[in-house]
Amino acid sequence: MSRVLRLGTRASALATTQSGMIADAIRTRLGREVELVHVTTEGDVNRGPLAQMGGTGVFVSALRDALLDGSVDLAVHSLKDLPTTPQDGITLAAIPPREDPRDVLVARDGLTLGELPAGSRVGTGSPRRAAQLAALGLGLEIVAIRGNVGTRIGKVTSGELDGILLARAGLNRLGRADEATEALDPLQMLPAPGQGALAVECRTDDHELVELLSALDDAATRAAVTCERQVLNTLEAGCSAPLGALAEVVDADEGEELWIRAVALSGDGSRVVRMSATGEPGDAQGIGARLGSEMLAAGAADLMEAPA
Ligand SMILES: NCc1[nH]cc(CCC(=O)O)c1CC(=O)O
Repeated sequence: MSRVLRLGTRASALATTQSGMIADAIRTRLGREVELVHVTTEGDVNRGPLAQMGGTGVFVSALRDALLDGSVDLAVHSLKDLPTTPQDGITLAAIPPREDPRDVLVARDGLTLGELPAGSRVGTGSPRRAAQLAALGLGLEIVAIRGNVGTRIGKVTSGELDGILLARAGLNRLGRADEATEALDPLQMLPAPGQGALAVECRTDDHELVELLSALDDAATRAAVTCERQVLNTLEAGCSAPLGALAEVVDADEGEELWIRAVALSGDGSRVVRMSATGEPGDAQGIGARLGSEMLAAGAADLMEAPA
């Protein structure tokens, strides 16, 4: 009889939901037994600013430690929280099909961004969202917040804030998609590299599991997020940089084509470098690297260092 796979997960509602989705896919599509094992991370215990703990990477490293010490066999991360530098001994075994990558507004009274009166208080903890929101010039007051999805939505329900921005994928997975009052067009708000995609990791030397999990991988999603993350990497930016990127693989006359749009901003959104590129999905990394270099040549790195 084959072993029961132990899937390490954080205890938050989003993490357990995402882990549960992958566990279900492993049971129904791969015919293997899986149990969830809770792992506590510094980012869950310490409520201080994430940037001071090394960014959202703190969520990832505790799960990776649990993989490496053998207490779990696989882990599921939000891909956008995963550092771009690979970790020794760990393999990104599957990137399943991506959810809707867009950001959404959850506002009082069903309002859209354009309907919020000037001076309205909109919460986000993301420098990327804050800079792009400021760049729209709507005269909104941007309020720094963090916390899990439920806590953030609660600030609108309670009247403390007029609205908040968050990832649609998280809302969808939690079954709360209908609380969004507007899905933001990527022309105005480019998502974080990897947003809406999940990453399934296991130990590199667990060859049986690497092979098994590969069946959950989606080639088009992997190409898109590889390209987006290569832009991030080339700009030497972290997950909290004011940088957005969105790639997609589309059908073209000559087979498939990958296109990507990216934006780097100063923290206050007053200065912007916005660029796009296309190419073959097989060259996802090269396309991202070239786009990143072009953005660097246009001054993107200096921009992102400018204070909010
Ligand atoms: N930064 C936290 C985080 N990491 C992944 C998601 C949403 C799910 C996803 O993007 O796949 C969220 C919440 C949010 O940004 O609103």
